[in-house]
Amino acid sequence: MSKQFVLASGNAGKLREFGQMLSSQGIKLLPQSAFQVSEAEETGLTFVENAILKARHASQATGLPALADDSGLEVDALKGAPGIYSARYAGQGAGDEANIDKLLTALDGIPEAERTGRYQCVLVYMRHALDPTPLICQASWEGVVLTERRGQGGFGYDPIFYIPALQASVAELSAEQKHLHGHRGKAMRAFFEQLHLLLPA
Ligand SMILES: O=P(O)(O)OP(=O)(O)OP(=O)(O)OC[C@H]1O[C@@H](n2cnc3c(O)ncnc32)[C@H](O)[C@@H]1O
Ligand SMILES: [Mg+2]
Repeated sequence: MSKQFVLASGNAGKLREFGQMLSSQGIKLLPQSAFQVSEAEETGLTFVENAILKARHASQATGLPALADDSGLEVDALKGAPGIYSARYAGQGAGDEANIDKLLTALDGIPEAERTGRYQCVLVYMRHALDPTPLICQASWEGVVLTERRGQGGFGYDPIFYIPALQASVAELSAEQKHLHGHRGKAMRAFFEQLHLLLPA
C-alpha cells in the first residue's frame, strides 16, 4: 500500500482543489499528466461507473494506485441534466463558458423556486487496475441556478450555482469555504477516513 498515487483527472480546476485539500494530509498526489496518461472514455451511465473507468485507466497506464473524481450538476427542472454530461453539455471540448450559456438558455423563464439542483461528486480509489473492491465516496451540495454569472472564483458552473445558506454563488466563495461546504470537500473527507483505515500512519 502506498501514500503516493495518481489523480486521474485532466481538469485544472479539480487538480487545484485536490492540491489544496491534500496539502495537509501528507499524501503525494501526482496528476495523470505527469505520466502522459490519455483521457479515459467516459462511456458509463452513472458517476460511479465513469469514476471507475477513469481510475482504472490511470492505474493501468501508470502502475500506481489512482483516485478519480466524476462530478457534475443535476438540475431538477431538467430532470437531472446536465448530470453525468456536465463537462460536455455544450459539446465535447466546448468548455465552461459555453456550458454555462447553454444551461442559462435551457432555464430561461423558469422561476427561482424551480431552479433547484445539486452538485454531485463521486470519488473512486483503486489500489491497482484490477482492484475488485475500489473505495467509493459520494457527496452532494444543494443550490439554485442563477439567471446570470456572479463571482470570479472556482471553475465550471460555479458562477451560476448559488448556495442559499451562504447567500453567495460558489464563485464568490473562498477556496476554504468551498472545501468546507462543497461536494468535493465532503467526499474527500469521507475518502480520507477510509484511506487512513487502510493505510495506518
Ligand atoms: O474527467 P476529468 O478529467 O476529471 O475532467 P472533467 O472536467 O471532464 O470532469 P467530469 O467528467 O467529472 O465532469 C465534471 C464537470 O462537472 C462540472 N463540475 C464538477 N465539479 C464542479 C465544481 O466543483 N464546480 C463547478 N463545476 C463542477 C464541471 O463542468 C466539470 O467539467
Ligand atoms: Mg471528464
